[in-house]
Amino acid sequence: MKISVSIPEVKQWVKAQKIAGKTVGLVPTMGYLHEGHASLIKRCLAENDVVVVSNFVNPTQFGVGEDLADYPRDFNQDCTLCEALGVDMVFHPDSQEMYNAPHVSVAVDTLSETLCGKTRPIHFSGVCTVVCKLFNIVAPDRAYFGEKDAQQLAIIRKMVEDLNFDIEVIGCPIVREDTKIQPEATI
Ligand SMILES: Nc1ncnc2c1ncn2[C@@H]1O[C@H](COP(=O)(O)OP(=O)(O)OP(=O)(O)O)[C@@H](O)[C@H]1O
Ligand SMILES: CC(C)(CO)[C@@H](O)C(=O)[O-]
Ligand code: BAL
Repeated sequence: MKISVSIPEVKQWVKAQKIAGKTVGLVPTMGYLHEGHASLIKRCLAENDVVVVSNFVNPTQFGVGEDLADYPRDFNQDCTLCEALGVDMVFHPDSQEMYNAPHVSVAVDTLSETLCGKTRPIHFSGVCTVVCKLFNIVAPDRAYFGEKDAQQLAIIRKMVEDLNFDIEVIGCPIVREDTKIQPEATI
């Protein structure tokens, strides 16, 4: 499994895969991986020749007072899981690699003003900005997102349509723990 922190390196690696005729799947994550993420990765592995998992705690989707600094991280553990699943590349950029301040952002219209967007006014613009960048960096054939984050999934589908990305967005069902304790649902 390849691990890269570099945008040009990922672009070059993906280009080589495509020249070799391989399809590319992307699973965007913020790390600290669990069974829910594993289900997205397994589906991505089943439907694509090579799989990139991005692991980046994206600062632009956290508002003031939200838990950016405290967001849980365990990159070594995440890599162990990805390797065991058969992931081909983990993309793990730092903030400097992803953002130059000030930077251009993706603006989201009405879909972001309801539900979670009411209390998190910058959140979906930050999500779309980073997902847009990941789509341009990895240029996957398919990208996988959880239905758990239903509003996020709907907004990403709309972005793909409105900004004419040639990427298939796949929504994946929620994985719940055996304990019957339901993971927090975000709509
Ligand atoms: N239990 C789950 N079942 C299926 N997909 C999931 C589950 N949990 C997260 N995902 C999906 O995995 C992707 C990455 O999610 P993320 O890294 O934000 O993890 P998270 O557990 O949702 O974290 P947070 O607690 O910040 O919401 C998203 O597309 C999300 O919808
Ligand atoms: C899609 C995403 C990886 C963008 O940072 C994040 O919002 C998430 O994990 O759901
Ligand atoms: N999966 C949701 C990420 C967030 O709430 O920032």
